[in-house]
Amino acid sequence: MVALDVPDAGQALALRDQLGDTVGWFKIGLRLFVAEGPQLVAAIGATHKVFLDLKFHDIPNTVAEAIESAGRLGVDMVNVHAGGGVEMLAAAAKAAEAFPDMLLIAVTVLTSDSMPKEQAAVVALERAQMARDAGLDGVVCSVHEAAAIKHACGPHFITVTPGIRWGDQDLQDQKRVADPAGAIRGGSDYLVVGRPIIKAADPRAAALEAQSMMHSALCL
Ligand SMILES: O=C(O)c1cc(=O)[nH]c(=O)n1[C@@H]1O[C@H](COP(=O)(O)O)[C@@H](O)[C@H]1O
Repeated sequence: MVALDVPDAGQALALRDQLGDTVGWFKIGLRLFVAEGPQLVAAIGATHKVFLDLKFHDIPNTVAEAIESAGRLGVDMVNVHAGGGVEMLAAAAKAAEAFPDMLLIAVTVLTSDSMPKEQAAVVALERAQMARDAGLDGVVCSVHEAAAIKHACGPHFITVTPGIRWGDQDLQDQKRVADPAGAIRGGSDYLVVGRPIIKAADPRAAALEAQSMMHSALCL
């Protein structure tokens, strides 16, 4: 999944066209959605799967209604923040039942959080179990927590992992990171990559490089 963290539709669509079939999914997050809204979701959704990453975190009723709106947009995946608690997660899951093709995912501990790794592992696992019990399809977590979450929550419980960096790339604000091969070996179902691709001199070449590292891990 490539995070389209760009300011406007022009840049988003140019990246979409340049990356083409090197990626299956695009993630539309706060910056782009606030700027361009549902029209851009429809444009990206015409060619690729869309993960709407707005990390809803509010009272249960408000989040349930936002999930309904996301479902009506026709996105393929949407997320909430597990920090909103079990009642919020359950309300979100109930609202998502009306949209069986849309995956509902909970953010556990942000990959930028400065919490020690051992503590992040415990909190992320607890939140993943809470999300599974509430009826969600999976979680966003770092690669470091993915295997334990799969083990505890079952092989069909989805792990989406941002914080992907390789070679000598700058970590920027990310703390718990791994490279694409490590993510595959760690049990990640979907890798989220933003700046290493969208800010690369040649985004298509960077996407292909990430892909080849994923494939080499799959072949081992
Ligand atoms: O929910 C997310 O997508 C997310 C959760 C998380 O814990 N960490 C995280 O980085 N993300 C998102 O994943 C993307 C990572 O971007 P890069 O750090 O540029 O690769 C950004 O769009 C973040 O908003």
